[in-house]
Amino acid sequence: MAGGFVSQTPGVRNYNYKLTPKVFATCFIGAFGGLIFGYDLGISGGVTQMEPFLKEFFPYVYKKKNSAHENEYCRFDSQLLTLFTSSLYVAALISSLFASTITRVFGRKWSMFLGGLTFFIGSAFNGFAQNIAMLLIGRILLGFGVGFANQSVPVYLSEMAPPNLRGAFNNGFQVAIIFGIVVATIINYFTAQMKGNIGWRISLGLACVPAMMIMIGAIILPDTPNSLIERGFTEDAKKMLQSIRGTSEVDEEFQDLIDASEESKQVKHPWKNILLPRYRPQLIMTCFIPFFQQLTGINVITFYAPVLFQTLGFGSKASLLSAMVTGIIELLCTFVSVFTVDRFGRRVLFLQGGIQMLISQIAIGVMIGVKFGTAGTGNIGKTDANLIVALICIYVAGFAWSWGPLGWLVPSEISPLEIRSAAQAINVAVNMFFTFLVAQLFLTMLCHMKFGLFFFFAVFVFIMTIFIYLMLPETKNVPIEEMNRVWKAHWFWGRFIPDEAVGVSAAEMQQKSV
Ligand SMILES: OC[C@H]1O[C@](O)(CO)[C@@H](O)[C@@H]1O
Repeated sequence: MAGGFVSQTPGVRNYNYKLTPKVFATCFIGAFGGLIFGYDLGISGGVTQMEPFLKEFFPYVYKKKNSAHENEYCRFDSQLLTLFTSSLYVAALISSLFASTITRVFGRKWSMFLGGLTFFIGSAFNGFAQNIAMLLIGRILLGFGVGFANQSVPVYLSEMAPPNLRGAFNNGFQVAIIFGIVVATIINYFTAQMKGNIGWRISLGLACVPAMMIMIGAIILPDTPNSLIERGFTEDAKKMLQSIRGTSEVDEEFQDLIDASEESKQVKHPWKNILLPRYRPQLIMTCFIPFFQQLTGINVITFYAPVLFQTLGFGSKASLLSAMVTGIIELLCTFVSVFTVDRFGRRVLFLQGGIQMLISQIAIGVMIGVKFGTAGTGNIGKTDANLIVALICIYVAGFAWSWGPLGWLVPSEISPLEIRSAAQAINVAVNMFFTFLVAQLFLTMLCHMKFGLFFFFAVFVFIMTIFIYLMLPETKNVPIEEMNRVWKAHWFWGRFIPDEAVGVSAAEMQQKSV
């Protein structure tokens, strides 16, 4: 009843394709888009711990950090400092809304290019920052870049990939994000040991490297067949499809793309369309999936792992090192998703990962609660601290093969062409909004909710796991343009999808879903 159709997912097609080097190369370069986002996610937490950086721009925080404090939970609480981290996500949120038009009208690749360019300029502002204004302008430009890349790259990957391997290809985006985070953490580990202002300047300035990679990549990349058809280049689209699929026999897939595009032309306003009842499943999913992804609490670890580890009594070097370890585990475990998502499907990973995160979060909350109590005083022994780090790794692993990559994959694959760019914009905007909120509020929440913070996120993980169980049908192996059939066959969403949207009788669909 819950939509777990594994062997008989409606809409599954078997198009002709070979795995061509071209499709690998394009998706590999495309995934660079994730690097700029990841680099930024990973670099900010470490930089805001560097004393020369704090002294230069946030002297008040610097003083507070080094003064005596009785309550470990509140040691780093500063709105101003978190604003530095989180301002980028507000800019990304705004730009993802504009990016959707550019992605649709000019194609996916130019959106990526623009993302790389603004990110590049932002990294220069930050690396050479002389005052707080330069720092903030830099952050905003970086944010614009992230918004453009996050809007266009997942769509690009999903459209280029052969439908049967779409999950694996799309997960390349999250792999690139985590890779960016890990590289940034390693860079911070070394630059933190440098004297004077040079360390943080290198950390922030090096963001220009992933920016250049995506800019060059975007120039070389071809556009997707779907986007070429959408913009009227039908012949080019067919040639492109033949070349990425490695066969001239692409008629069936091509015809499905053409049909989908024809249908989408009748609807002029993706933003208005997505509000129509027949797109209700996509609207709800593109709002809830990114919301839930952030409410797993993952960014508490991404941004503040070093802070969290210091709170647990680790020295600052040991804290950065532990953050590096969790990052590497996250990277390795994201590959688990790459290799299993198209075989086991999205639901299995979501459900298993959710349960794993839930159990580890509760265990972390209990352990910290027992050790620090509500007063936030006390010391944690070495064995216990190591046990908490191990639990954090188990939690991160669960996220890495579930909500991390699937948070990008599912929203980018469930929407038909006529609403795709708007849906992806909503996905990015909601993701950025809650990334912002968690980044902004975490330290204050830790200060006030104490160890209860872990239970707070655990409640959300519980709710999201039930949500997936009941509301998300399996989408593996279903061509994007055939997705309506999956919704039509779902016990709840079926009622929103008109029969003509799937070209089969309702009775037939009902039969399939039983
Ligand atoms: O650490 C994992 C990272 O992945 C994301 O959830 C994006 O998918 C980020 O918000 C987070 O920082």
